[in-house]
Amino acid sequence: MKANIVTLPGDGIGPEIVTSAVNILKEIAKIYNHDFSFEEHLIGGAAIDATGNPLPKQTLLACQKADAVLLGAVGGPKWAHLSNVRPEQGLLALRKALNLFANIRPIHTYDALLSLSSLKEEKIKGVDFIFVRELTGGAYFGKKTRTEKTATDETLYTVEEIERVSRKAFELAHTRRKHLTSVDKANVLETSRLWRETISQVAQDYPDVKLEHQLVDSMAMMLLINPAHYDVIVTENLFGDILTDECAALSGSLGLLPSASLGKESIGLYEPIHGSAPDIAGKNIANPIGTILSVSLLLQYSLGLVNEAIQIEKAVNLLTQHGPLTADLGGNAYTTEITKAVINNLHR
Ligand SMILES: NC(=O)C1=CN([C@@H]2O[C@H](COP(=O)(O)OP(=O)(O)OC[C@H]3O[C@@H](n4cnc5c(N)ncnc54)[C@H](O)[C@@H]3O)[C@@H](O)[C@H]2O)C=CC1
Ligand SMILES: CC(C)CC(=O)C(=O)O
Ligand SMILES: [Mg+2]
Repeated sequence: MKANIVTLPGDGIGPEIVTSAVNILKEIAKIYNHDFSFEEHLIGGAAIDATGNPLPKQTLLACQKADAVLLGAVGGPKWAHLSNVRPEQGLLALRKALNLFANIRPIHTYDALLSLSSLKEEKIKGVDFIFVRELTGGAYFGKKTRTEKTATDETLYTVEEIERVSRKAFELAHTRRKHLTSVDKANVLETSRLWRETISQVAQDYPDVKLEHQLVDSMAMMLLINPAHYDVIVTENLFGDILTDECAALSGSLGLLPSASLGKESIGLYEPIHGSAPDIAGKNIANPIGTILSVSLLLQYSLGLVNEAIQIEKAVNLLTQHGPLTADLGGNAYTTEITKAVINNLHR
């Protein structure tokens, strides 16, 4: 298969982990005889430094023409003082421009890494659920105001925005254990009341899926005390951002978790769920697994290459069993050593 993949390394550890994941894609292309081409573009702080704009026009045009986009991360202390233009705006603008309203974040535990979690092994063994986080609405995109003494971030959701992401979640649940948990704060927030009403309506089209509602505050606790209960979880942008980072406590490290941002078209944006990790950037010690697994999602969702996607998952699973591991997982391996080990495992 021929595919044009745009890479956006971004800032901090972004370039290191994207290089790793691209090497995995190149190996997959060799093994399965695919013709993948790669085109690198600027985003985030690196783009501000070069052009003054966190999402240059050239970057957006290239993404719009690509079969899929692979991103590292954006942001860092170097740009923290800027108030008018921030690296994170580049990523938000890209998600909005490509209309990627559903952010799929699979969470599962690895048997070989259970002891890394501070939670009891019997509670987290076999945990396997998927977050569907709404990605182009809510507080991140609402009107903002600022005076010296006040600040506001408007949270706005429309029925259409809630419906389309709910349908993605129901469809996913339909292919899995047919259990969907919708997370909101309907006891307080008007947007959450609309969310609950709308998803309950949509549920009528998916009678085989059991829908349950959970308030976000108690959900934050439930995810840690009974994670095995969940199958597919759908929630709004801000809640989903926070709750999925919490799930790193189940898997063992934030560095393990991938994501796929999807819309109605086949173009998808693939990125690890973590940020640019400025504290470890440039040291060749970042865990590239979240990005490597994002490439597995890219192969599955944007290119329909399911066997290749599974091959990467198996290679990662072998890595968790036999090592080497990066420091976040208790090892001392370099990022580049992980890349080599995953490439070796692709042939096993
Ligand atoms: N999608 C994106 O581009 C995102 C960007 N950010 C940006 O990243 C910057 C740093 O934010 P933080 O709150 O520190 O979050 P972060 O996710 O970058 O880092 C949190 C902690 O996890 C560790 N970590 C993260 N990824 C890792 C990996 N692959 N391997 C090993 N350790 C890893 C870091 O070293 C740090 O100790 C900020 O500028 C923030 O705005 C934050 C989240 C998402
Ligand atoms: C724009 C990003 C910095 C928001 C975020 O943390 C995320 O999408 O995970
Ligand atoms: Mg986040």
